[in-house]
Amino acid sequence: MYLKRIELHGFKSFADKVNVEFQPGITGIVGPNGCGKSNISDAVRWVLGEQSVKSLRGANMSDVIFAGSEDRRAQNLAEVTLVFDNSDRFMKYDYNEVEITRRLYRQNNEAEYLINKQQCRLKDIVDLIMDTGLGRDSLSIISQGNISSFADSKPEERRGIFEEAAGVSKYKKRKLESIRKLERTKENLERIGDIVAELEKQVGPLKRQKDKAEKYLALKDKLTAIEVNVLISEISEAKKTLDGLSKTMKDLNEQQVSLETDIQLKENSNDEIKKKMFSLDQQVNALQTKLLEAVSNVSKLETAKVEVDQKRKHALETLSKENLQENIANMKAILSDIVNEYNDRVERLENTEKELNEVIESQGNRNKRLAKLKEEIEYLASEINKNKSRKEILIDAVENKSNYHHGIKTVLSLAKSNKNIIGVLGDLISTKEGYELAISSALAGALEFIVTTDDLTARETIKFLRDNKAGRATFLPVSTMKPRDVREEHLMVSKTMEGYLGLASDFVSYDDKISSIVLNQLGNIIVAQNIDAANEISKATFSRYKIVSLDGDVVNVGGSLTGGSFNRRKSSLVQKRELEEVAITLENQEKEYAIKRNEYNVLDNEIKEVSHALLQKQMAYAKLEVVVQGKREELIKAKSEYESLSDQNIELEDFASGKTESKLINQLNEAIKYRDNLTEEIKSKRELRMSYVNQNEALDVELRECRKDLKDIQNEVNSSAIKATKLETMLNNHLTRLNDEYRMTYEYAVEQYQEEIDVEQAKLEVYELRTKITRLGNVNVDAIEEYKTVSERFENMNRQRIDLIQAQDSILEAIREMDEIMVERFSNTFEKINLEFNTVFRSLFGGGKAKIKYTDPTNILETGIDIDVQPPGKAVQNITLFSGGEKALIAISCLFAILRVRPIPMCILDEVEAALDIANVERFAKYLKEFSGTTQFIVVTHREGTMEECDLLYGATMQQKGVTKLVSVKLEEAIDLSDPS
Ligand SMILES: Nc1ncnc2c1ncn2[C@@H]1O[C@H](COP(=O)(O)OP(=O)(O)OP(=O)(O)O)[C@@H](O)[C@H]1O
Repeated sequence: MYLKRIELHGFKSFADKVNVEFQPGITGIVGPNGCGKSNISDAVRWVLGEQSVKSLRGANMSDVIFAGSEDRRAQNLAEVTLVFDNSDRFMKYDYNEVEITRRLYRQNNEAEYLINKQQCRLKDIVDLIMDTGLGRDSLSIISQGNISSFADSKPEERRGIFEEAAGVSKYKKRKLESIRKLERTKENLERIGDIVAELEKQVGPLKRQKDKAEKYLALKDKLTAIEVNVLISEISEAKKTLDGLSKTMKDLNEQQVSLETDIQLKENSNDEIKKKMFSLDQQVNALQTKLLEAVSNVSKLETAKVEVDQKRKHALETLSKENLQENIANMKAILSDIVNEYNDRVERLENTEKELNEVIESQGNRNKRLAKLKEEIEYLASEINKNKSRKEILIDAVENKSNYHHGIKTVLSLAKSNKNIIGVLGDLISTKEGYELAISSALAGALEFIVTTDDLTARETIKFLRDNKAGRATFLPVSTMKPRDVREEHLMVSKTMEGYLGLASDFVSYDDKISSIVLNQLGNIIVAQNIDAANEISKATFSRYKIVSLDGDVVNVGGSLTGGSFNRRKSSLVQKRELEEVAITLENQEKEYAIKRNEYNVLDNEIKEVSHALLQKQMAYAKLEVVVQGKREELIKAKSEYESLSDQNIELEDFASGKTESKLINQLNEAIKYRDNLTEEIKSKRELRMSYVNQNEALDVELRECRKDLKDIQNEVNSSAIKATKLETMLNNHLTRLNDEYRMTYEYAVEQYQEEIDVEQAKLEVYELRTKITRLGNVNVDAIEEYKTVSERFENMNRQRIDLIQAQDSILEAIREMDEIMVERFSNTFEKINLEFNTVFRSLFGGGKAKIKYTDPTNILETGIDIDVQPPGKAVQNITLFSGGEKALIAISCLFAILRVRPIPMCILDEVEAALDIANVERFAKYLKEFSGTTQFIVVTHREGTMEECDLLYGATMQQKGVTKLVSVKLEEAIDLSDPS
């Protein structure tokens, strides 16, 4: 077996894909420092499974991926493939060629492993090379660092190479696995041991509980069989009795219902009779009252007849018809006079009352009007007061200029003696009504600017103000200010727009001499109806003019908007207008006040006069009322006298004709007949009532008998019901017991358990069984199942424990066997290497002695390896005491000795001979040549002596900066490459 080819791509400095062919013998790789030679041995180590980033000279595994150079971008994938010739089947793999590949992706740091292009695990690669001598601790890749660390390392650390040479690594690995397995087994054993002990503790008590439960269940079964039979027999007996009772009760109920119906009917008839009797009693009472009246009427009529007889006699003897007629005529005349008088007074009283009401109503109206006038006068007085104060304030502001700034006031006082100071602009113009806010906004601060005839006056006044610290003011000299206007085309456009009212200067009047000032301040300002119209006009005129609305809102030049509530009191124009308005209002109010006051006084006098007249009318009415009352009484008296005289006349006529007497006799006869009829009726009703009394008594006797029968039946029903309830309770209890205690229905119990039994005997047995069950005490029926589960688990665990003990014994046995093999192999190999070491040493050093020895011969499995050598002419010394070059040569001797004992198919030596002098390099190279028959050497070197012995030479270069390239070179080229100087 030998390494046939390495394919590198993206690995360290091998940015481009590089295939390096090898052949048996020695292949040298040469080149200047840093050109990527050692990256080849790193690549081989990497593919063979190296996991230590440090061994690969990096900080992270991704450091093996080409990181980029000046002209090349970094790679994302590193891939290296080793192709082995395996035609001798040295590797346990049935192919002539074995390709082992490793890849690493930068993006996710994911690795891939392949054998002959098939994906596999890292472990598969490690297993494949384990027995080939290419493993981790083998001598397949040796660097200069390895050589010096071999020489300088502790004896225990040196052991690894010897173990690899002795082939005990795999046993060591297996032993480690066995020890781990043993530990796991011990842990399991301990765990299972605990469980078994615990289960063992439970099994004993559970068995006792189980036995008791089984005994209990046997007794319970027996008890069930007997007691269920007792219950069945009692239930069926109770059912039979209940059926009989139910039939009896049904019959009794029918009788009861019929009796109750009978009683009900009789009671109804009784009530009916009583009602009739009551009604008869009432009728008789009423008839008796009528009878009493009839009797008394008869008696009255009889008395009247006697009286009439006497009166007739007397009248016929005493009264004369002529006298009576005369008296009646006189009385009629008097009565007529009185009626006339009375009617006259009543009419007068009514007229007076009407007049009185009219006066009262008109007086009421006057009072209402007076109260209203009073209210209006008071209101007007308060309004006049308010307006007077407001007028005073406005006069103070407008005429005394109290709101003006200090500076303006000063200038105005100067104006008195300087005719060139014309005045404040606001005072010099008067605004059309309704435009005050618009003009105030248009002028804004300019309202208080001082108008002068010329700029000299303005400048002198400013100087005066400054010198006297008398405030500030702005001046508008007539001589210098120029009128401003709105351009013709803009004016035409504006006029066509809705809401356009005119130019601000159109709405003020002023003296001609200040026209230049007014046109300067207002000539180019447009007035619009409202802010919306102002905004539209501003847009149409490209925002070149200030536009004010009647409310004082402003669209400024440029289109910005100013607006909101306006402080009316601050504007002198508004105040001026307000002063005018207040003065007019005040004048009107004072006029109205005077008119109303006058009206009030007139009305007040009128009311006083009418009140007097009213009082007199009321007195007259009261007097008339008394007169009418007297006349009314007089009239009533005369009327009654007249009627009495008329009655006497009629009576006299009736007596004379006998009409009165015969009328009375008729009445008396009618009354007697009526009285007798009543007496008859009362008698017949009394007889009827008597017959009802008899019927009622007979019914009462029958009812008493019926009720007695009903009570007897009810008693019988009750006692049967009590019996049935008791039986039902017993039946229910038994059924419940069957259900609760034995989990069965009555029907099921009959089907499964019923037998002929002696109930009394059975009850005795039940008692005995219950006593036995009670004696058992607490019984855990679940214990039977629990015991089964726990004992099965116990058996199971115990079996597992025994199996584990056996497994532990066999692992221990295997470890012991492995130890024996390792000791044997290690000591055999050690002895062989020891012999070879001496031989190789002598030939490389030209004489002397060398040996390796155990540091602990009693523990071959762990002993360290020490090296003692005696170069020619020197004393025996430990390897650590020699010079660098000597140490390297001793280590190389040992290395060759190992190779002689255990040849390996391939070995990469990375500058191992760097520290040797030329003579020693030559000896080293010769020795290498000797071995190259059995081992393929790939040698990274700078040394000419080594190069000379190589069969094939590769030169590593970096023609492109940072990217390694390999080319086959001749010896001379190789020497040049290694030492370009
Ligand atoms: N991941 C990487 N990407 C690119 N270049 C890398 C990467 N890792 C290492 N190198 C380059 O590899 C070079 C080192 O290579 P190497 O150690 O094999 O050189 P050498 O020829 O053995 O030198 P010497 O003779 O001094 O031992 C350095 O130039 C380093 O920059």
